[in-house]
Amino acid sequence: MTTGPSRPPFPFPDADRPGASPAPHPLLAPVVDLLGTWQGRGTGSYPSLESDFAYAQEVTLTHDGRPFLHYEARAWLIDADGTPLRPSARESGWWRLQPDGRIEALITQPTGIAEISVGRATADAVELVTEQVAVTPTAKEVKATRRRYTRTEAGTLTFTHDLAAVGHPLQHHLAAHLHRTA
Ligand code: HEM
Repeated sequence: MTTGPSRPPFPFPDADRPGASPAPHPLLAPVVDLLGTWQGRGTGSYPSLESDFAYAQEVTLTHDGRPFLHYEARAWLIDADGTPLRPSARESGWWRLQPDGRIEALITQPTGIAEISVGRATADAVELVTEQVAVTPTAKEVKATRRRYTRTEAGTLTFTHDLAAVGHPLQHHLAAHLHRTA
């Protein structure tokens, strides 16, 4: 393997907590308490699935000083003891904060699904509902999603995800309790 000239590191790293540098853009004020990495467990179901499932999840929200968040989430299925079984859903994207508190989100998944969602941040919750869903030619049919992130107490985040897919109307798919790890 040949080694090229050393390159400088990316000069504007993301901040993952309110007090870190760079300072959050003022438009991030409604979501600044969500900055960082959250981990926890949840359960999921859907009418098309034979059985419910248990999963673990990690959600990371960071910023680079501009009025948007970088969003990344990874999940893995677990057994009743919490032992990891296999990787499951992962997704990443951007939450664009608007001056009136609205959020525009772009979220994509390796299963061929791209969501454009809109919503709002209130004192203790963020809700995002799809405005458009685009899918690749071989992806499952997804018509809509609704995500809600609620801060229930300091350091705790409740996540719920509703799904309209494979012929079923919008309904519960996931619920999890997450705790701040960073
Ligand atoms: C924490 C995140 C998530 C977890 C742990 C999860 C887990 C699962 C599992 C275990 C299944 C059954 C199939 C399989 O074993 O892979 C499934 C099916 C499915 N999920 Fe999720 N999911 C997550 C997020 C999402 C999201 C964000 C979407 C859409 C935007 C989605 C859409 C679907 C669809 C369309 C199916 C197929 C249903 C069917 O064909 O019957 N899921 N999910």
